[in-house]
This record gives sequence, C-alpha cells and structure tokens, in this order.
Amino acid sequence: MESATTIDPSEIAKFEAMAAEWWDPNGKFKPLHMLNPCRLDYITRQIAVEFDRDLSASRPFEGLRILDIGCGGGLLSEPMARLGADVVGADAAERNIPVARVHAEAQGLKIDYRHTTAEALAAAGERFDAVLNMEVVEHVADPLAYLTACHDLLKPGGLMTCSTINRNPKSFAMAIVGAEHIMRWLPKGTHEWSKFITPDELYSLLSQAGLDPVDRKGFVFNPVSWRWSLSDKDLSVNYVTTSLRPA
Ligand SMILES: C[S@@+](CC[C@H](N)C(=O)[O-])C[C@H]1O[C@@H](n2cnc3c(N)ncnc32)[C@H](O)[C@@H]1O
Ligand SMILES: [Mg+2]
Repeated sequence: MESATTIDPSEIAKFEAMAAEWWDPNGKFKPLHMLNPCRLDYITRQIAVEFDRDLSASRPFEGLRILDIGCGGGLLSEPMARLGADVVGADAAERNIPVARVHAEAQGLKIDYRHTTAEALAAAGERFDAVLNMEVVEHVADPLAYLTACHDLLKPGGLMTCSTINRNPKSFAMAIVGAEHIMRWLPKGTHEWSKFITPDELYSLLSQAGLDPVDRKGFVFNPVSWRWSLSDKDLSVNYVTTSLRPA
C-alpha cells in the first residue's frame, strides 16, 4: 500500500484479529449491528435529501457512486448496494476484505471491496458522490490527513457522513467501562479514550479538510427499549455528522 499515512498498525491489528466476527450479530461487532437501523435511517435520509431521491422507490440510490471507507465486514455497504448504489468498500485491514466479499456474494450483491486506504484511493483519482465514514476516524493515525483524503474523494457537491465517539467523562464511562468492561460488547482495548473527538473538534477538523459541516446528531442508546435512536441534543457519547464538499 502506497503513502499509507493514516494507518495506525496497532489499530489495524485489532481489526485483523476480529475479522471473522463481522456478521455475527452477537459477536464482537454486536454494538454496530444494534446501531445499524438507526444510523441507516440517518445516512439514507441525508443522501436522499442531498441528491433529491425518493426513499420509497425500489432502488433510490441508482446512479450514485458511494464509498464506504473503513468498511469492515460491509455492514453499511450491503444496504447501500440494496438501495441501488454503486458501492466501493475499502478497508486497511486485509482480512476484512474476503469476509465482506463472501458475505455480499451470498446475498447476491455486487460490491467492489478493496484492501486500501482513503489516501491511496484519492491519489488514484477515485471520486464519489457520497462517502460513508462511520466509526473510523477514532482509529486512524492522523485524523486531519485522513479527513483531507476523504474530502478529496468527494466530487464537488458530494456528501460525507462521519460518526465517532465524543470525549468526556460520560463517554469514558459508557464506551469504555460500560461497553468493554461491564457489558463486554467489545474486547478490552478496542477504543482509546484519548482518540475520541468532541463534536466541535470534529467540525473544526472537517472544516480544515475543506468540507462544510452541515448537520450533527447524537446516537443515543436506551437501555430500557434496548434500542438506539437519533437525538438533536444529546451528542454526549456516540454521534454522527454530515458535511458537503463545496461545489
Ligand atoms: C469500528 S470499525 C467500523 C466499520 C464500519 N465502518 C462500520 O461502521 O460498520 C473501523 C474500521 O476502520 C478500519 N480502519 C482503521 N484504520 C483505517 C485507515 N487508516 N484506513 C482505512 N480503514 C481503516 C478498520 O480496519 C475497521 O474495519
Ligand atoms: Mg470505534
């Protein structure tokens, strides 16, 4: 892989070790499986509004080229392909790629999965209408270089959704003590609290990368209903943003 400046080898090693579990809803990626309906609701609505698509149509994203960067096993690539998009899924952890490919093939989906990075794709001149950048930025070596490569991957007027975890005492309690040590949803050491990013810091990084941040919402877990929902106000732990590449 050329010019892979955003790779943190210790982070990639963690994901290589978990690759076989991507599609086990009760495995190590259980939190992402639980979060999927809520985040898909957000992502599909943002894309539909920006590109004037009707989500009640059978393949509303037909003709859109979408990159799922840090795609893991393809938990988001697959629904985008089902909606008709032309999807590239890219991940720096090599073992994720065959896992994602085999699963998509079994579903009868055509997705272009690649073992590569955002910076290598950008350098190769790849361009997309939308980039899904979900739960990756807190795992990269250089967030600004990474987001700049993501900016370069967008066509003018293109849209990126970017989610991560806030950095404060509550997110330490919930995302690290709660998710890793008490619930054991994630292996211990999955997340480093110091790499979490506040929404204001992320907006600033997105702007420095040349993007216009236009929206942010919280992903809030309700332990009573055992469901995630979107929140306008509570971005205290998990949250998502939308930004546009100026036309
Ligand atoms: C928490 S997972 C999120 C997977 C997927 N985006 C989702 O939300 O279902 C983070 C993924 O980012 C990948 N990753 C980490 N650093 C990366 C980098 N510098 N470039 C590309 N992918 C990276 C990891 O291998 C892992 O698959
Ligand atoms: Mg994460």
